Amino acid sequence: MTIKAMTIAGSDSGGGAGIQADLKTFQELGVFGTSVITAITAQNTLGVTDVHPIPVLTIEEQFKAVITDIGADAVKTGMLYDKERIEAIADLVSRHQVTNLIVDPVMVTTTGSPLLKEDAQDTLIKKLFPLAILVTPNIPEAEAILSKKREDFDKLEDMAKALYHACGGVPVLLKGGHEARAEFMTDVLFTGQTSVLYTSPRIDTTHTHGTGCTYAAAITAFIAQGVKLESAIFKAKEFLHVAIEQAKPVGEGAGPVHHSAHRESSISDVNMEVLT
Ligand SMILES: Nc1ncnc2c1ncn2[C@@H]1O[C@H](COP(=O)(O)OP(=O)(O)O)[C@@H](O)[C@H]1O
Ligand SMILES: Cc1ncc(COP(=O)(O)O)c(N)n1
Repeated sequence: MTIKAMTIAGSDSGGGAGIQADLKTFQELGVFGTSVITAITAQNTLGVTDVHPIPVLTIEEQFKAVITDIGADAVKTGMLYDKERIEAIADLVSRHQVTNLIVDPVMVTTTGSPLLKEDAQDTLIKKLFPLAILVTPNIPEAEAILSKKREDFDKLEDMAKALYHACGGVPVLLKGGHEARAEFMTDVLFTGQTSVLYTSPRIDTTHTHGTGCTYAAAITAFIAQGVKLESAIFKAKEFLHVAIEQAKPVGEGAGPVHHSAHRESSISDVNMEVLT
């Protein structure tokens, strides 16, 4: 049986993030990847120079074409651009009973370009989050969702718990890649019952373009294969860690992670700790 995963996201012409990162990740992890493109960005390792949103009707037709013929064992969302597109996608996902939805609430690129209109955040939280099995914000996205700062919380675990409630009681994976000066990078999963910490050593690099997309796509691929959420995140972080470690020089700015790095490297530096 062929396992299939779908990404609903924006295109990154530079090939490091968005649809391109998702499809590379699906392929690397042995899952057949399909895509619904929400917007086309003119982008490279230095930044975004143009964004062209795809008409809602074309988004709907892409989704229907895939789901009615090929199907999807899991679906992830990335850049959704605005309110209108989020509403259309939420409607499609619920009408077609997508059960394994992972939402990466992409708001701004690493280089600082906005990928989501400011007035769309509320729709994302109210309409799309409730349909997900996991939401994966980084710290700036978590701050925007909570209208609070990282400093308002003692521990990252406390911020993840607050996020769980702000996201309507959906499991959240709060990614700690933006923690200043940390020697180890910790992400926290809060499921409503348990907190799980995923820790890996910080790699000294600026080539982290596409980390969030690659991480969520890898989680989606493992979920599509039937791996449980806690382990899917662990395996995805292992995949991502070597991809960051072995990023190749591409472009003049923040280079992309190396999606096929796991083929040569099986060394795992990732640690998982379940808190009760
Ligand atoms: N320099 C780094 N070294 C090791 N892991 C990193 C590094 N930068 C990011 N990561 C990992 O990449 C993942 C995504 O991180 P983060 O930067 O928080 O999200 P986003 O890519 O969405 O901004 C996290 O698991 C984080 O630990
Ligand atoms: C089309 C698209 N989607 C998502 C991202 C976020 O990726 P990153 O935060 O790694 O720049 C991006 N840069 N472009």
